[in-house]
Amino acid sequence: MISILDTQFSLLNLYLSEALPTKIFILCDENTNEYCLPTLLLNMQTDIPFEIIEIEAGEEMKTIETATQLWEILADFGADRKSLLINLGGGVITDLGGFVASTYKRGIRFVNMPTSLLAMCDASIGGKTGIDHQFLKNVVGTFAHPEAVFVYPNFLDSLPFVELRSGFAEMLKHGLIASRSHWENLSSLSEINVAAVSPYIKESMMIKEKVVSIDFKEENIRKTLNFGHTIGHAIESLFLEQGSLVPHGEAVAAGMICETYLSCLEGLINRETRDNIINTIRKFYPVLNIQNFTDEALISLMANDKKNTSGKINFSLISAVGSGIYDYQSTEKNIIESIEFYGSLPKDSFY
Ligand SMILES: NC(=O)c1ccc[n+]([C@@H]2O[C@H](COP(=O)([O-])OP(=O)(O)OC[C@H]3O[C@@H](n4cnc5c(N)ncnc54)[C@H](O)[C@@H]3O)[C@@H](O)[C@H]2O)c1
Ligand SMILES: O=C(O)C(=O)C[C@@H](O)[C@H](O)[C@H](O)COP(=O)(O)O
Ligand SMILES: [Zn+2]
Repeated sequence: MISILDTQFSLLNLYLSEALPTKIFILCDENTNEYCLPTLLLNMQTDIPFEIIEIEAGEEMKTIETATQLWEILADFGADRKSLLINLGGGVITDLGGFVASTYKRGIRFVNMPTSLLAMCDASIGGKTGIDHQFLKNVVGTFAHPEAVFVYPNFLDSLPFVELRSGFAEMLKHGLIASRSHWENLSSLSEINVAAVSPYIKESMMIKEKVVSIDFKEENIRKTLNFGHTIGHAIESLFLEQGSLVPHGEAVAAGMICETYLSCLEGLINRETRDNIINTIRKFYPVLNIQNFTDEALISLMANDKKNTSGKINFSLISAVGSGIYDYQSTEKNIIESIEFYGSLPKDSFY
């Protein structure tokens, strides 16, 4: 698997000329169809026949129902084992498209062309594919590498600010678990915009790729990439359930505040480090209103986290800025205190 900045689409074209799929299917959502597909079609040079598949945008589409429709479309349009799926979109498209490709006819090839910051830095890389079920995030899925990830950074020009900010949270996470200098570079930005974040995309891609290359199936160090997600996914699930969606990265930002606080409660980091991290995250992110969510509801969702073993919640926490740890079991008292700390912060969110 390669993931590479492809500013001229030359690497995609080279790939297509060598892979020689029988047919190409381009999966996009309504926004990437409007803003990204025209650029791809203008630059893609191939005689191989292709079909475009468009779905509605949003996390609600990452379901078995959509996957079923996509399997049916692939079959109706004659996709065979040598066909190629190009996932053109954010993390919803790369997760869903990767899942559909990796299961259709026991697996066809797919490549990711991420169009959101989050997908460029995180979701398109590493081969975790999946769908949500009963509001549980990514509870059904596969580990399946795309053949390649082609990153065309100019796609970010049309990305709404809230989505850019969502992707930035995963970049902050990469700094917190693996690179103090990456964290410091990102924390020192005065605002999130395309020009400001672009120089740091490559570093985030490399951190993610390096971790995944050591532990593809998440048996050990890959769990560090899940920092902020045990509580973050529970929060995201409850927003999803009540029908007021919060972008994945915003939920992860909230989860990272809770799990930073928890790291301190567990004596893994000192208060100065805790406050530095939390203040930095709060500089960029509004505090989500989680008042309606009970501790019981959140903990019950965490009980389904994929990192858990033998009925115990295994957290991925930090032991310093730039150092992630995993398989950490906390007490229910400390988990609740961390969530309540977050709940007590002044609310400035519109969610
Ligand atoms: N597999 C992984 O390793 C991994 C990692 C992180 C997140 N994820 C998953 O990724 C998903 C979140 O990804 P996301 O934040 O990209 O969400 P998304 O795919 O829903 O994209 C966010 C929004 O931006 C729009 N969009 C995307 N690119 C655009 C562009 N260039 N111009 C205009 N609009 C554009 C989309 O249509 C959508 O409305 C979640 O489901 C999360 O669980 C997976
Ligand atoms: O690639 C990984 O591993 C990650 O944990 C990256 C996360 O940012 C991402 O949200 C991932 O989809 C979460 O995986 P899950 O196994 O907790 O569903
Ligand atoms: Zn994530």
